[in-house]
Amino acid sequence: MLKLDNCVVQNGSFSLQADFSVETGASVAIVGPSGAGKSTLIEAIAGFRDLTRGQIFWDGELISNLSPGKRPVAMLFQDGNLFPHLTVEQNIALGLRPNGRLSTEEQAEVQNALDRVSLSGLGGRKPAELSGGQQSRVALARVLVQRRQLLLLDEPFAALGPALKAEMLDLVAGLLAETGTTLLMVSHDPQDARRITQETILVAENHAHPPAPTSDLFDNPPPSLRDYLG
Ligand SMILES: Nc1ncnc2c1ncn2[C@@H]1O[C@H](COP(=O)(O)OP(=O)(O)OP(=O)(O)O)[C@@H](O)[C@H]1O
Repeated sequence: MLKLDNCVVQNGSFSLQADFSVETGASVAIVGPSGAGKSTLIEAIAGFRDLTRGQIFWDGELISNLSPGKRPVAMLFQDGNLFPHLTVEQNIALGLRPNGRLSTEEQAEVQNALDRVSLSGLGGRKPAELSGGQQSRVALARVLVQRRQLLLLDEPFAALGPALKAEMLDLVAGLLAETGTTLLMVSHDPQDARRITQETILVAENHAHPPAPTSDLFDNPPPSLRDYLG
């Protein structure tokens, strides 16, 4: 279970309060108006922002005092952050070892991740030789080899067309179900939230609210969400 205990995160003069828990294995969307603090929230969980109050726990263990690399967290950014001069395999290998050579076992793990995102045979290409959707798959494969228990997505597929985005979301949902990974996903699109999450955290008015059932929230949105949805 992920627990944010009485947390305050500061981002310049902006501050966000968060006091909620997420069950292990749950898939949870994070929605709210632009500038409400969705990215700030997941950056705090990932360890890229310090808390000015409170603590974060994973399965009862304090993680908010750990550096990002030591937390049980993998994060997938909007642009995928692929290195253009490295091959697909080398980009994925970075998820296992930031530098240095891979063991035979680790090489097999990279191939396995390529298989799981349906990119077998394309490991020798550079990112520029792939379509946008294929590049997203590489970024996802790099996250997969890290085998972290909590996956944070910050609008990772926003640049893809609707069909491709839906396909990527389904791929993520399938992989999560296989591995029991917990998901927190920032999205501006209610359809994304409805597609792969059961619960949603509303971030509005300087608060990250506890997860509520996704369909209830969008069927009967509170005023702050109604204004945002239009
Ligand atoms: N460097 C900074 N200095 C001061 N304020 C900042 C800084 N960076 C961000 N903010 C403020 O922090 C608040 C939260 O930003 P954040 O990016 O977390 O929002 P968001 O909900 O993810 O927005 P969006 O949906 O537009 O991506 C915003 O109101 C923003 O103006």
